[in-house]
Amino acid sequence: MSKFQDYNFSGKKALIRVDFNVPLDENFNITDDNRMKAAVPTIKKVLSDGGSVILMSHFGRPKDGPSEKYSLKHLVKHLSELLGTDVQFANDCIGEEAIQKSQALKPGEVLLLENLRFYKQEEKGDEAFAEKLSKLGDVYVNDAFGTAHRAHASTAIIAKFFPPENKMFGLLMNSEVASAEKVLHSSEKPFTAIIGGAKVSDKILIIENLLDRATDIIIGGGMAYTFFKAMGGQVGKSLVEEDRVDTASELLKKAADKGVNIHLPSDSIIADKFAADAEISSALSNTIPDGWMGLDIGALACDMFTKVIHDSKTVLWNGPMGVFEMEKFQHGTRCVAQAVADATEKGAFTLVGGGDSVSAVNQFGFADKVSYVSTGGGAMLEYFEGKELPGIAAMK
Ligand SMILES: Nc1ncnc2c1ncn2[C@@H]1O[C@H](COP(=O)(O)OP(=O)(O)O)[C@@H](O)[C@H]1O
Ligand SMILES: O=C(OP(=O)(O)O)[C@H](O)COP(=O)(O)O
Repeated sequence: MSKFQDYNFSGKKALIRVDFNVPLDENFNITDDNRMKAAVPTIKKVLSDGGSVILMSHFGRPKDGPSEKYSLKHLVKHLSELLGTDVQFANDCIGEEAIQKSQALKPGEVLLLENLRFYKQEEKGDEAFAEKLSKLGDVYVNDAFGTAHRAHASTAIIAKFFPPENKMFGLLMNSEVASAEKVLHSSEKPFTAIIGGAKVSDKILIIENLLDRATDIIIGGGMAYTFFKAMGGQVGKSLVEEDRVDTASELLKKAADKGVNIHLPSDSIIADKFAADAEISSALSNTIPDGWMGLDIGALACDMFTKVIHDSKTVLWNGPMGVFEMEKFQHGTRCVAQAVADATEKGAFTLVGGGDSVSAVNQFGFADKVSYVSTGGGAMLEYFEGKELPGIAAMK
């Protein structure tokens, strides 16, 4: 495998796998372009070397072949603006048009191929499909960190059709992996992992893996109530995964055995229903009255979590502290975002990775106040679970 920074792309056609799976509104306007922006440095390096760029990506989860809704053509205009150059578009990712347009590309030109998932062969990891894609470029660059946990044709299979010197990771993939590695394997202590979100079942593996690395683990969000239940608390009608109560007990015991401090939210903002207009109050998280549910961490928890985060040298944050989509239950997630930003200012390395916590830091304006915001949701989660991602393994 070559090193992207050292490779001279002059006269080469770089086939770059990006993750342009960005959200669109009903008028096909992009509502969050972070993943597109994150791919720009890689594309620009190829162009400035005097190479040309062929971009391939999936977009959404189309079920039945081509459709307007899932067409990547909606991204062309914005991509041209981000790159400051025209972007050509091929209405297919393989076949005559894709071949002709990629062959006709001149140095400095960019071509975006249509959605890879219009072919079911993409998700099946079909070899013949991967081989057809590989013919479009001289060099394969994988910069799609957000899709690195998928063993698909364009992420994991295609690499075998390029010799080692003509395949490499792009700049985004490299910085995602470097940030995750820094947290997992060379974190300065104290290392605090903040884990939130809805379900314990989604986060068991990440907590298990972090028990060997973190000094402190903060558990917030809906998943906290399964832990309170495991400790004999009364949690009203808060979200509880009954079949994970024993797992939560085991995790608490393992943490104690390993000397990892687990911090649960001592108090909660409680609501009479799961709704933006719910009646709200506050309560200790282990004595929530019947008929009420915890939808955010409370003020005491916010203070306590802030102290732990302020004392940390490394922070990993995955998952919101409450139902931050509703204004009444945003405070806890904002509070943690502020504390992570403060820690960053004091010199800690802070990484926000995974789905909704990334949306939250973007929404609350903290994205440039933390050390690194990952473009990967599921991919980052699996990385922190300790799994080898197929898109990364395939290059080795
Ligand atoms: N106390 C809670 N009760 C119910 N749902 C919650 C609670 N706290 C957070 N959530 C929800 O968890 C969801 C995010 O969970 P999850 O998908 O596990 O996180 P992530 O995508 O960051 O990994 C959000 O939609 C949020 O509203
Ligand atoms: O948006 C993505 O995943 P994410 O929502 O877990 O970050 C990636 O583009 C992967 O998409 P997929 O989950 O449809 O394979």
